[in-house]
Amino acid sequence: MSRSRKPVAGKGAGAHAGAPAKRTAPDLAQVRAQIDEIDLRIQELIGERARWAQQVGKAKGPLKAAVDYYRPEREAQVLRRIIDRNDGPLSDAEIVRLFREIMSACLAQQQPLKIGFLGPNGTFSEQAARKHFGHSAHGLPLASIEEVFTEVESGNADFGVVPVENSGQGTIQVTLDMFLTSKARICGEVELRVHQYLLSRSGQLADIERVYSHPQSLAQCQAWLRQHLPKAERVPVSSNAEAARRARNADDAAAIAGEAAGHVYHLKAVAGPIEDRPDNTTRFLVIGRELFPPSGNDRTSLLVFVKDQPGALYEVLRPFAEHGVSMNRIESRPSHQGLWQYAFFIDFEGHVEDAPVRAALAELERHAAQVRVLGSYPLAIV
Ligand SMILES: O=C(O)C(=O)C[C@]1(C(=O)O)C=C[C@@H](O)C=C1
Repeated sequence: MSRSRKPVAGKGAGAHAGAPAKRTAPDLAQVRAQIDEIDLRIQELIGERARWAQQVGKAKGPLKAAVDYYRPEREAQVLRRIIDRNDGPLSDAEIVRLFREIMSACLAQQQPLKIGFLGPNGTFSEQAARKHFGHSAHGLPLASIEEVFTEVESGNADFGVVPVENSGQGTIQVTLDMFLTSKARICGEVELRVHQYLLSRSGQLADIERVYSHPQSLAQCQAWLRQHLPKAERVPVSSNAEAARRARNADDAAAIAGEAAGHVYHLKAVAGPIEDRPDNTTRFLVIGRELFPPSGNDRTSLLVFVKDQPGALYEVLRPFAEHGVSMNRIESRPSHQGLWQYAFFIDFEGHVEDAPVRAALAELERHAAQVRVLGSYPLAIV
């Protein structure tokens, strides 16, 4: 499509050489006629794309379910190209959101993906799931992070979305610990800017004696709470949406949750955003049952059980340094395999199929008690 068809503001009728051009408002009917024509072309192209996506399905052979057609590495490549091409006026995040929805709809032609997340509806986990899989996927709100893992492992959910770390509060340990025993694999990551709101039935700060929220959200807003509600009791609950559900049933209580939870549970915003750090971001993992090929810009997560001997951690780190593999994160957790024994969760750049990563892993395996590749997956896209 030609890029020369951008709208230009009309010149005033009386404009003449030497005088500043007088701008008039564009004619509304004419602009709408242009938009109608463009919508027609977009619709034709979306239909054509959906028909080609059906052909992709046929090219992949007789597969059983949507989960077999889903290709996170291909989606990441498509979205990266879209960002490279984007010259506005829509932001990268907006244009990516639109194209994700198109891919979500194209994929759902086979059968929609079923995505488990920490429910009830209205949680940040649901927002992260929608951001990654779009609205044509079926959401499966579950009671706990543990249940997201078990539903994915059993096949009741095709994929799950679980929080793993917050920019201000650090690791969500229950998620890491699940990998010690679960067979789930990591096949993607999602970053979500998290904006917290104080929500209540009346919308009045003076009424609030109790504040419900997930412990992570209470921690993200502690300075605000100290300043504005120093006397209110803080009650940790299993999710922000559960907090909103409780606040709906009380006159003297509020919830800290996302705006979406306020809409779902018909609460008014007393204040917000109230997170202490304006760049508050949570990283989520997409979990599934298999590993996917490289997308060209990937991260790998490992779980390493070390031998209980001097220099064990050094031997874990050395292969990465020697093979030029850039490590992003290392975190130790009790291994649950013996008293004072630890497992290391390690994230680094690259895919297990990349040569330097393969070499580093081969060496690591010689020194560690056990190495488990949790997944190699595309880096989060906007
Ligand atoms: O390219 C594919 O493999 C497709 O199935 C098509 C498509 C798309 O709409 O672009 C849809 C689903 C996959 O997850 C990746 C991409």
